[in-house]
Amino acid sequence: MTKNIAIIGCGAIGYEIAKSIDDRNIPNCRVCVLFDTEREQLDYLESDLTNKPDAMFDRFDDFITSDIFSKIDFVVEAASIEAARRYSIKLLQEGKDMMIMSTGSFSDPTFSKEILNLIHNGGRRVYLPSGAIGGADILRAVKGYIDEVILTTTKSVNSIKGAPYFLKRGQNADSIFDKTTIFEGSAEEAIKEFPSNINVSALVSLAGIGFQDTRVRVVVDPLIETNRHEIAVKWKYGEFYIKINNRPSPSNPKTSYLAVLSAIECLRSALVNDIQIGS
Ligand SMILES: NC(=O)C1=CN([C@@H]2O[C@H](COP(=O)(O)OP(=O)(O)OC[C@H]3O[C@@H](n4cnc5c(N)ncnc54)[C@H](O)[C@@H]3O)[C@@H](O)[C@H]2O)C=CC1
Ligand SMILES: O=C([O-])CC(=O)C(=O)O
Repeated sequence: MTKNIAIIGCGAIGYEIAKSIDDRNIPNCRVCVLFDTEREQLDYLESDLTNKPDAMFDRFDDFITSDIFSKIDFVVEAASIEAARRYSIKLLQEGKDMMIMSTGSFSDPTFSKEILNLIHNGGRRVYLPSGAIGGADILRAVKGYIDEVILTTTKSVNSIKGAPYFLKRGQNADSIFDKTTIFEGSAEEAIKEFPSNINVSALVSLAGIGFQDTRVRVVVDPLIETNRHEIAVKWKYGEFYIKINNRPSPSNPKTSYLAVLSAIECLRSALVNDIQIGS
């Protein structure tokens, strides 16, 4: 049966997911609703789709009180941590399954607990893509034996500027001329300082030893052209190190193109009954 998809956030990731559905690269579904607080984002994406959505909204309340809302089977969040926290619980309570791209939203324990409750007791399904990294399979398998997890994320000035870290300190990322480690702390703290840059630390935390114990370093390198994520793990029966160098997506330098492709594959595997490869 064809599933009706609503996409929240029509930026770099939401756009590509919608295009992929439109091009029939993800079977068993159609784009039914687009929701973005920015009207231009909606219009731009809609104009590029061959199969037009049934409705578009720029206010959440209009979406959830519309007639079309009851037809939605699955919601893709690709907007922001704030959006994920604000909308997801209501959507799950209303019986929608979800894929959440802004995984940093789970660093709030109250939000996390409520989502787990809706999964365990409400029968809902929630999918968190690997996004811009890999290695979640290993972390999940060894999680009971981990001594240390360190994520080092290195980004260019362009892909990190505007983060609350800089605004709070009255600093400008453009004034960094040498490779500099600007942050060391827990994943929980990292997400507060860099909410649009370090969702990957949430996935590492959720797959492994949690937001308080996962250590994060953020490095700004004015010469780097990629978003680089290095995951170093020591555990009782071994250790592993994964280095991922991602080119940014064309429309958003903060977002690696791998995150776009990971979202598409996660949605495909959520909707298609297929062999499950990897843990
Ligand atoms: N899990 C991962 O590995 C990764 C996660 N992300 C996260 O995925 C999300 C989407 O990323 P991109 O598409 O690159 O961002 P983007 O900035 O290109 O697009 C976001 C879109 O969401 C809209 N939006 C923002 N707040 C909204 C709200 N409250 N309600 C409705 N629409 C809203 C914006 O107007 C924009 O069109 C971001 O939170 C980003 O940090 C990005 C890369 C990797
Ligand atoms: O796309 C990336 O490289 C990582 C990113 O923005 C995030 O984790 O929020």
